[in-house]
Amino acid sequence: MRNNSSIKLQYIRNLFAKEQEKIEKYCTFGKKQCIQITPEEGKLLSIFIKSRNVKSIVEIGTLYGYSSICMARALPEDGHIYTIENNSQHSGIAKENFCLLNLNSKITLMEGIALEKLDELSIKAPFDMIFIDADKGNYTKYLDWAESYIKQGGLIIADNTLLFNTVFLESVPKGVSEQSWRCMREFNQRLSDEEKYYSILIPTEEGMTVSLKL
Ligand SMILES: C[S@@+](CC[C@H](N)C(=O)[O-])C[C@H]1O[C@@H](n2cnc3c(N)ncnc32)[C@H](O)[C@@H]1O
Repeated sequence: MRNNSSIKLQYIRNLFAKEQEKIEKYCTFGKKQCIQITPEEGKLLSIFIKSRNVKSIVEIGTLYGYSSICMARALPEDGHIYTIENNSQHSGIAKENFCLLNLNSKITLMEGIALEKLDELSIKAPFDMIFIDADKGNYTKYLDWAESYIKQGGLIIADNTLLFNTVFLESVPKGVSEQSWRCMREFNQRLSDEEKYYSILIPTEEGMTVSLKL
């Protein structure tokens, strides 16, 4: 089964996500980095950006810069990403990657705690898109911010919204933070409000919720 699924992924990558697979090599530094998005997800974000004419993006959770790089490449020349990271080791590597790929003019890396940096970014709002990929227990707070500062018709996209395949269970399983579990359920519930959003939770391995703000 596992073999089959890796052959399936390789088939998809070879046909549709070659560029994103190449970029991935810059962002691993020889170590397997399992917490960043996959090349297919990088391509999916690129398609959303191109099809909605997205020009301004806020990203929460940079890590080594992989998703930022995928998104920056999909943006037009005058597009820009503000990406937030609070781990200085991660942001150091991301900075090198942005330099290596000549993306400094398109990406601003903001080092610090997401909620504080979002506050600073409010002055530049509204933004076309937010990509949330950081601490799960704060997703609803990030959504509060997005509700005010993402423009109408803009995109709110979040990774890991299946919370290790637990979010749909009736109660929080052992080993999962109750606060994160409750937060993720509330996050998805809020985005399912059809008066305010047009949304889907894509059943990727980790789950990716995609919402158009109405
Ligand atoms: C899943 S990784 C991001 C992966 C990245 N988006 C990608 O796909 O290439 C999550 C990152 O968020 C950072 N992070 C977690 N909580 C944060 C917070 N409150 N403020 C800023 N960064 C945070 C972590 O240090 C980690 O590097």
